[in-house]
Amino acid sequence: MKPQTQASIAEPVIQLENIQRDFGPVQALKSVSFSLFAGRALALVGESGCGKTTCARIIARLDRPTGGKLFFRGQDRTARGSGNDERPYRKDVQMVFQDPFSSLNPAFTVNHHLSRPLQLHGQDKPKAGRGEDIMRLLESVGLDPALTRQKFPHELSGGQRQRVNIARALAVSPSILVADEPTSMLDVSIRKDILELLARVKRENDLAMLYITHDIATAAHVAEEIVVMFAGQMVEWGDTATVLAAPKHPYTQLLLSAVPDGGRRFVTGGSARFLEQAEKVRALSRPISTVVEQVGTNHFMRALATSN
Ligand SMILES: Nc1ncnc2c1ncn2[C@@H]1O[C@H](COP(=O)(O)OP(=O)(O)OP(=O)(O)O)[C@@H](O)[C@H]1O
Repeated sequence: MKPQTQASIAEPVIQLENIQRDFGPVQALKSVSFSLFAGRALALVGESGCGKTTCARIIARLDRPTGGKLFFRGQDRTARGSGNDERPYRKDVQMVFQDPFSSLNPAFTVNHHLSRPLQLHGQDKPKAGRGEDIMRLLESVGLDPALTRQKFPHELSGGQRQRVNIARALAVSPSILVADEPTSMLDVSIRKDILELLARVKRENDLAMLYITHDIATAAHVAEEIVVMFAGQMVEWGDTATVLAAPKHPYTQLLLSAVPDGGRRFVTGGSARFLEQAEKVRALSRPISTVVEQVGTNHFMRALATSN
């Protein structure tokens, strides 16, 4: 089996090796292996309950795997370390969540939300210096500092709030950004802007990014690589453009078939025929095969159990 998603000479920032996570009888993750590289994003795609958030929580060390290994810059970080060990890691991995409303404290201004992480992670400067950092952060996420800085979350739109969340994540100069469904609660009209912003901050800050989504059509906007998950296992992965142009696994084909064409590409749809087809594909995909087929230069799929 070839577990890596990318044949690269660069050292991964994060490497997951055969990660398993059981919650009692529920196998949330079954032998998940992929790497995140500086300046690149990997999209983790799949329907609700396939294990995307569990992966994110393991990478952020909010949860620990029941099997497999997690490496950070080549060091085995599977076991929990002491508080002192954990603090730099926590700074290095920042998260942007789905809900831009609940992620910000309604009682505090944008300025407060950005000055706190600068202070807590030891990057605080004399007050004037911190102010400059806040202005620079706001500009870097496309917000006008003069108009935004003293505002409270309720005075901002959903998109502006998500921009503040991204600025807050960047405030501590992380090396890894995990964006968990960052646009799913936003108006369709601004989703693309936020995805383009994520792609830009990834490039400008050389971030290793994990982009989690149930909407496969959005992967190409942010991520060079894609992993399609089904029921806790990777079913197809590789170069995003290649996988989206020529999906091999029936489950990936199903996800793509649910994406309407043309200008509505950010909406997934469903019909009775689609749901019937979906059930067939799910039944076909469910048995776990350990056989991985290489179907292109950087394109892999898990064999269907029937073809073992
Ligand atoms: N703390 C927990 N206790 C028990 N089961 C859990 C727990 N966390 C996750 N699970 C189960 O693990 C599986 C994967 O959940 P996970 O949240 O990772 O999926 P997901 O793909 O992120 O879904 P969603 O898009 O709905 O968040 C699900 O079956 C879920 O019910």
